[in-house]
Amino acid sequence: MKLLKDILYGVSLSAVSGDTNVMINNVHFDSRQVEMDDVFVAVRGTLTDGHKYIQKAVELGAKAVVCEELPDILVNGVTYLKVVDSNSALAVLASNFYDNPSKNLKLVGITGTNGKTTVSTLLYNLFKKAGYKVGLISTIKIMVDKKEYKTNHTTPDVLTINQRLSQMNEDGVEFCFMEVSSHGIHQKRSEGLHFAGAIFTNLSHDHLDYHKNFAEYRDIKKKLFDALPKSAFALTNLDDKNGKVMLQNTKARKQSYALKTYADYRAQILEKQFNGQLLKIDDNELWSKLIGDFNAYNLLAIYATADLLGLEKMETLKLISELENVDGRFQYFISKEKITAIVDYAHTPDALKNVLVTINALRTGNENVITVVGCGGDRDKSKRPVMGHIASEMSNQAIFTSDNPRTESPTTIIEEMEAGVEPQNTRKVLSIENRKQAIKTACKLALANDIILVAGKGHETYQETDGVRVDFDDFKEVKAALAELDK
Ligand SMILES: CC(=O)N[C@H]1[C@@H](OP(=O)(O)OP(=O)(O)OC[C@H]2O[C@@H](n3ccc(=O)[nH]c3=O)[C@H](O)[C@@H]2O)O[C@H](CO)[C@@H](O)[C@@H]1O[C@H](C)C(=O)N[C@@H](C)C(=O)N[C@H](CCC(=O)O)C(=O)O
Ligand SMILES: Nc1ncnc2c1ncn2[C@@H]1O[C@H](COP(=O)(O)OP(=O)(O)OP(=O)(O)O)[C@@H](O)[C@H]1O
Ligand SMILES: N[C@H](CCC[C@H](N)C(=O)O)C(=O)O
Ligand SMILES: [Mg+2]
Repeated sequence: MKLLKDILYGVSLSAVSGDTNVMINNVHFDSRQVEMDDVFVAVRGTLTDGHKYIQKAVELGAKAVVCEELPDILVNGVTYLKVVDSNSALAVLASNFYDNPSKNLKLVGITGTNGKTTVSTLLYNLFKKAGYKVGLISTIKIMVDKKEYKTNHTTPDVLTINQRLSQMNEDGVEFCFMEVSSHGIHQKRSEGLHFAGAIFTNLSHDHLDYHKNFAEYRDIKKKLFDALPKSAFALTNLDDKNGKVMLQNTKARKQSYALKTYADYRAQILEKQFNGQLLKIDDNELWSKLIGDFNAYNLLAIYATADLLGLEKMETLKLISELENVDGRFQYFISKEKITAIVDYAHTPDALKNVLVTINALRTGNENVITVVGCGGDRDKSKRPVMGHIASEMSNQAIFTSDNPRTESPTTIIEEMEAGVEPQNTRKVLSIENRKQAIKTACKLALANDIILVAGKGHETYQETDGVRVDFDDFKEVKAALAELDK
């Protein structure tokens, strides 16, 4: 139980009706979860408006209601608090309710279109190897030191974040690495958190269905940096044309990394092979199993972060060289027939291009590249023709298929991908709606030394159609299909 007055500390209230000297049990933004003596925060969403459920929440026992508009009928014994922005108020309430757990550890936020999961997971693994208790909040999972929790979002809601951070406090976690998505920043899921640092990876085409345009998408990412305290570091990628923008208005210590331009942390790629690459960082050589120029950026970002958080440089380099690929990110195996199958979470045009550039650069002869790819439903439609174009242009054979169609027609999504294929590439494209069949077909078409890329779903273990998730795992599917052919 907490005193309402205490958890309201820092919330700017425009009107109060009722007593704030009352004990409350919990905080919720979903009326369906409200129980006796809870606080209900009414948030305006994209599908509905939490204000519609205030009465329902009170019926279920809410002792206090936080809202942007007071309801017509105020119930006796319930405290009503009017605020300008419910999401911001929720963020402050959540931090206060859990005793501001982000202040008791070093929380680092990672933002950017691609690379957030890779960088945050590598940092988690690196700091664990260095002997620390570490936390991770990522697309794949949440880790409270060694305890694993499932997640549905890249950046969870602000109550879940604070709840997990508070658990981290209890377990003595010293560092937490957290992905901060643009949706998360926009919906203020990361507000009120005390960051020790923030990292910007890159910015390219994604989520232009949700954000009005690219400039708005960029400015939302920048808000993470704008809100950093003076004590934090703000680490940006200067090779990305939006890298500098992130640092424009931050109070934090400005730090940068780059491969092509002058920066505080610099690296050079000395050698590229299929099973790894050799980098030069700070006059020291680093061998990593993670390949691709994009991973050179990821590795440099984690090296810089480790330094900024006080790890010893040589020790960091040694530990980085032991890091494995993150699940579903360039995860590969070679079949008995010498066919290489790669599963990668590339679900944006830039990621798909990067992965195909990496694969094509590693070809030694006339082996074929066969790409199986789809685009998610209920997500940015403008990505579809661009990804269709890239897959058909940069592969010898492209097979368009379903990703997570969600509520959309898989046929329509594939047609939108096909619209991006240049006439000279149409002969290279097959469209097979069923993802299992598409993967099987790729395996049947592959000859010895060929490379199959299955892109878009990476670590995901489901496929979502019409709100129903069925088990589906790209890595298992491609492995089974190739094993079948090996018999
Ligand atoms: C577009 C989007 O981000 N939507 C998120 C948003 O939902 P919403 O705004 O549509 O909520 P809503 O359904 O309209 O409801 C409004 C309010 O009424 C409340 N309500 C609703 C019904 C009821 O009976 N009672 C009640 O109180 C809801 O709890 C909510 O507070 O707030 C919900 C609660 O936090 C989220 O679950 C939901 O995520 C949806 C499921 C989603 O798919 N989000 C994706 C796009 C997302 O956030 N992705 C990013 C990654 C993107 C990246 O790759 O960078 C992520 O961080 O995961
Ligand atoms: N630094 C990078 N620059 C460009 N592409 C990258 C980078 N790192 C990874 N990728 C590509 O993007 C894909 C997704 O990577 P990752 O999961 O790390 O990104 P993310 O930012 O977490 O994505 P999401 O927004 O879905 O959470 C990878 O599978 C790889 O193809
Ligand atoms: N975080 C991304 C993941 C996309 C993954 C892709 N497989 C899809 O389902 O579209 C999003 O929610 O847009
Ligand atoms: Mg991610």
